[in-house]
Amino acid sequence: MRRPNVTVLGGGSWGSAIASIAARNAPTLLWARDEATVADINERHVNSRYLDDLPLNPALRATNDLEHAIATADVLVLGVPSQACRGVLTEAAEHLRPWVPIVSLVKGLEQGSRLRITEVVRETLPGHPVGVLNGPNIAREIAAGYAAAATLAMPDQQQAESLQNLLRSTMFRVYTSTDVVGVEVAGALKNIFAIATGFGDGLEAGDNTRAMVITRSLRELSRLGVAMGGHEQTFSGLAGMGDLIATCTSPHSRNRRVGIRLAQGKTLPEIEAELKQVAEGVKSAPVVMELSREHGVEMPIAREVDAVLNHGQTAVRAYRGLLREAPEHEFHGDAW
Ligand SMILES: NC(=O)C1=CN([C@@H]2O[C@H](COP(=O)(O)OP(=O)(O)OC[C@H]3O[C@@H](n4cnc5c(N)ncnc54)[C@H](OP(=O)(O)O)[C@@H]3O)[C@@H](O)[C@H]2O)C=CC1
Ligand SMILES: O=C(CO)COP(=O)(O)O
Repeated sequence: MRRPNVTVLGGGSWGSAIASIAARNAPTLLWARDEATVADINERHVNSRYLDDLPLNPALRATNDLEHAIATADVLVLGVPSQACRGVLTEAAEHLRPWVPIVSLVKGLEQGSRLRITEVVRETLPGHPVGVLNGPNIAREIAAGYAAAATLAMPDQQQAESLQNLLRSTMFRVYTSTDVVGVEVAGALKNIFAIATGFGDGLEAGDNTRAMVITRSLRELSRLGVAMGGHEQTFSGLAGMGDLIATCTSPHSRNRRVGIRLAQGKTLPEIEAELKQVAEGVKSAPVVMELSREHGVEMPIAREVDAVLNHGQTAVRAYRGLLREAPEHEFHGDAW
């Protein structure tokens, strides 16, 4: 039987790392808008702009031609930042064959519509099965071949199992789930809490503070996730607790770095200019505050992150504000 053609949209760190894995299992084409990235991948088998000299699978091909990349796809993997998804998918729509399954790698929410990215896919490419792959997955570690795992959630378990085989390797374990909402919400929310953890680390608050923020963030993330329709157990899995641990502790996390630099007194434009990569939590924070109001879920930690990002609050005052709030029962109640 012919192996399915995989197309990955997005020539950044995560699109490249996943495309490199997929290229072991099936013919894989990466679409990137940047010509130098395409040449780098085709000629040198690296993506030096995003992953330095980490070797990519030589079987991986890259192209600038979106129409060709879409028209040849049997499976489409979406790896551009959240706010770019609608534009890219709208351009892709007329070229995609019917019923081609789509897997989102994106950990963000769309501003304005407040939609999850699989919902954006359903609006722009109606009729296609769509799911999400999330987990503790720092791209450069996976590209370097360190062991890691993620959860692939599709509405249909059988389809999750067939796609699982395309996106895994011996070092990258892909578990399956049918909880698309839970896996997707967890991936988007953890970035905001990584920024909060970064505040603490930037203020040199210590290990106990970091553990407190991560643990209480998990509760906050789970409460909104369940209110939005996710399953409680998903949030203690790879996409929830797993990714919170990785992102809130990794020196490679861009979201955590945003928090650290804000706490050190840098402005957001300065930090974004220095980062040159996406930190999804920045764009998702105001959306999460709107969702928390819509679903009636108190989110004190996310609220302070949004206040620092968008309302002139400082990281120090954010922490002081949080510490003034009286703790309640650990597992009941709305406090953080
Ligand atoms: N990096 C990681 O460790 C992980 C990231 N993710 C998620 O994956 C998604 C992609 O992130 P990541 O790969 O890290 O991002 P990067 O910042 O590494 O790269 C972003 C990529 O998207 C491209 N891009 C940006 N805007 C557009 C657009 N309008 N049209 C087409 N291409 C565009 C950029 O192109 P150009 O170079 O031309 O600017 C670049 O190739 C995010 O949602 C992220 O949260 C998930 C798991 C791990
Ligand atoms: O999603 C990630 C790890 O799982 C990457 O996190 P950052 O976007 O903060 O670098």
